Amino acid sequence: MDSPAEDWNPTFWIGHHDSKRVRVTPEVLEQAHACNYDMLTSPITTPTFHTRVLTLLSNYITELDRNCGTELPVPTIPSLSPVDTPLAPGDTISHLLAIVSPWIDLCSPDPVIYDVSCQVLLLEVAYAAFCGTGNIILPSPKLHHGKLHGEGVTRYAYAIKEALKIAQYIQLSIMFPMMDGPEQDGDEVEGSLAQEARAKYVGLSDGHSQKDSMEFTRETMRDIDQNDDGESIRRRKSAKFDLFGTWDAWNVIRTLCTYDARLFVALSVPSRLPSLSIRSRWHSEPLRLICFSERAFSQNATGHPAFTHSHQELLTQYMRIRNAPWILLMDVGPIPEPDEPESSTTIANGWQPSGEAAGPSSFAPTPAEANQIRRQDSKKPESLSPTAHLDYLRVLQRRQPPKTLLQRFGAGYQDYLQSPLQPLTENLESVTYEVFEKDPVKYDLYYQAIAQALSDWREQGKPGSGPDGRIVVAVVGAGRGPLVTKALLASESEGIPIDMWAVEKNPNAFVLLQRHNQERWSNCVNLVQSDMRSWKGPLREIAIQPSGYAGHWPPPRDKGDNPITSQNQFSTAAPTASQTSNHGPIDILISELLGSFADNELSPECLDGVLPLLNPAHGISIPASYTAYLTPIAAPKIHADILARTVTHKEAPNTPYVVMLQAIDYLSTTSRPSPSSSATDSSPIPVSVPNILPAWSFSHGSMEALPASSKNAHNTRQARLSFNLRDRAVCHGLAGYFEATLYPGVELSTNPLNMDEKSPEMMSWFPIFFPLKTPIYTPDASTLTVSIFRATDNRKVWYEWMVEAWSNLLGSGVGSGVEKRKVRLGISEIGSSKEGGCMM
Ligand SMILES: C[S@@+](CC[C@H](N)C(=O)[O-])C[C@H]1O[C@@H](n2cnc3c(N)ncnc32)[C@H](O)[C@@H]1O
Repeated sequence: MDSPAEDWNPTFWIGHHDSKRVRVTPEVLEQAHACNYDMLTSPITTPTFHTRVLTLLSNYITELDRNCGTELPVPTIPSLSPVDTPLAPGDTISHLLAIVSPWIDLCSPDPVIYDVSCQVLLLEVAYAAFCGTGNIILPSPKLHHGKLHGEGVTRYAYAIKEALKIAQYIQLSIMFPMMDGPEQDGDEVEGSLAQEARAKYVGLSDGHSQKDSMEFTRETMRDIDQNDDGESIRRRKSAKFDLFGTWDAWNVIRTLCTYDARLFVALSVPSRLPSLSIRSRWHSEPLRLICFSERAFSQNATGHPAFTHSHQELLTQYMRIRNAPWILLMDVGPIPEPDEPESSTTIANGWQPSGEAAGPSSFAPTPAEANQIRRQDSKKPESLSPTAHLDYLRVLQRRQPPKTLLQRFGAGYQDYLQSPLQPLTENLESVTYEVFEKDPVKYDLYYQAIAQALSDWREQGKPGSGPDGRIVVAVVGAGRGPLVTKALLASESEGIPIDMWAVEKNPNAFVLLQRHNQERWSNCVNLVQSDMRSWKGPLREIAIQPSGYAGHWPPPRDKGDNPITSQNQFSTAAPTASQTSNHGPIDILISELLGSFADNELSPECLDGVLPLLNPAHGISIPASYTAYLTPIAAPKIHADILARTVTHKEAPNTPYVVMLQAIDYLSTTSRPSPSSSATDSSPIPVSVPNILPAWSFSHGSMEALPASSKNAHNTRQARLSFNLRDRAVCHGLAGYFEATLYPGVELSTNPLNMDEKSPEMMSWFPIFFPLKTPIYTPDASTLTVSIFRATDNRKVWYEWMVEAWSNLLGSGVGSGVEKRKVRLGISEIGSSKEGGCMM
């Protein structure tokens, strides 16, 4: 937290992928390192192996034809021989990312193609693991087969599950384009097994094969490209795009692989970035690699490869993830030879202007863009460094914007699950208080609230309840005393004398309170070591102690204007025999017993025990009130972590965790004008913000003591909240925040919607996360209903929560017209923290 912003120097691990590469020799690897690449990809098998598999398959199909379609046992691919693979164990292996053959089709509806593809996968993964490779990259699942869409994803998942079993220590990263389009399936891969799929399996008429269907798609696309103007190409192409299609496929695969911690995404970034909603969805997923082909770059004014602002923002956002992904440069030109003069190769020709060259995944440029590209082409430098793309990324690495205070403070805590504190039943350690005290924002806000309360008290001419009409101020749960210091400062700055009390039940913290009283507070604070709920209130007798001043602020001073100190200024909860039970009221009661969900550290229950001591006519509680807020989120990494913990801790999914949420996606969002748009702006830029709704509130003021028979029922709460979702998603749980009014006009907030206005850079609280044992899937345009309860049995307090998913259907109503109908799609199990609830 103390390190200056400039100290942050991110490391980008950058790899080089060449789809034509056959093998990586030690010399090539050395040269790659010399160019500043960190790693290279290597195929696991050779073209010889590919040819062998194709021959085996074609012989098998011929045999099938000869047998008039009678099924024969699927051919077995023999084990690898030296000519089949360029990989071998050795020194270089740790610098390589092994690539599974892109020509297999693990989604194929044709059982023969699927079987052969699985065999290739398992052979390759087993051999790469044997050689000692740590990371394997798999081709993306093919989502389009003739008329079929997305049906092979479960087959793909099954194959991955098998692969994970045979390679226990290997991490698998699956290539995914950010969004789905029929042309993004790698159909272009030469010798793809997908082309051999038989017509009857891909929903085509006999006599057609998958190869024909691919040709048809390509031809159609070309026709559209040639006949239309740019805009309509874009519209017609984008109609085929499914923004969340590839994410959906990933979700199926990782769900069937039970969120295996060794399964990752290698995300390939297109030239035109999709909307923020899909970018933030991928941000929440376990990204091992982000992949940029040459198409992802545009050209700067001098014709060198560069990123658009959006690409730069995306990179910055993704590189701040706790375990930042590696970067893979794909087909941006070969690794230059050691003696190759830099100017001899022009490889970085930026954004390819059109048609096939622009590649299936990019939108075709509009005419205006095409003109711009032509202009840019004329600006291309004569020659580009063969490592121009890499050099550019290294420049971006050096120019990463500094981390915010919060990002620096939270470094290492992102998505790290902590059990909430139980300061009531457990005594906190000094380091924990020290962390609290590092947040100046919270204490400044408390200072403002206390100063305002004192000044209003005086202005309203209200009498103080202390000796000489002083205002009695008590900090309950004083810890090591930072709020006491703030109260004394406020009294001094407002020039309003106070009678100062501090109550703390932690005997260890109480030692420090006594020391501070002697060393910092001129022994002017009445210290009480007690549970606030059994405290009887400020003892009047203190005012007539021999020292004559204890508990008064500012303290009396000697002739030299030095504060007079005495040895013994703390009282105990129970009056001594010489004292009569003469307890006076408290005028201003200050507490900070708030948890990440406001009331989860039992602030309401503790204050119930002490608020009856508040001046019944004018008493003030700081805080005056607080409200808990909720929103549903996707948090796959956190879910995976909780699943892993469940093995040894069965209550793990029933625990609300304190966590600095980072790799998450807000599922319900709305638009509001950007804070950067001015008030006079006629069309302010809308930004997307999460829907975060209030669950319940607590308000505190003077109150009667509760009857002994009270079962704490007045502190139960419940809420039922509805959230509309635009995009399909998986809900892994609920993110919880809070807002508190310390005193009218002084608020603190952890709610992302307003924390920057109310309490900017406050770090005292991370959000809370209520997990769902089984995540719940919701299609596009659905609704999530959250039910949550604050429950109690007079011994402890706990929460119970559940989520229901609804689809919003349009159906014809009974009378006339169309009416909206909600159909329940699913319901989560009830989460309950009763077992580990907060003891009162
Ligand atoms: C969140 S800490 C705040 C400490 C301090 N006010 C600060 O801001 O650094 C809450 C403190 O309240 C104390 N506390 C909690 N419940 C209490 C109770 N019932 N009676 C007295 N102290 C209590 C805890 O021991 C802890 O020191």
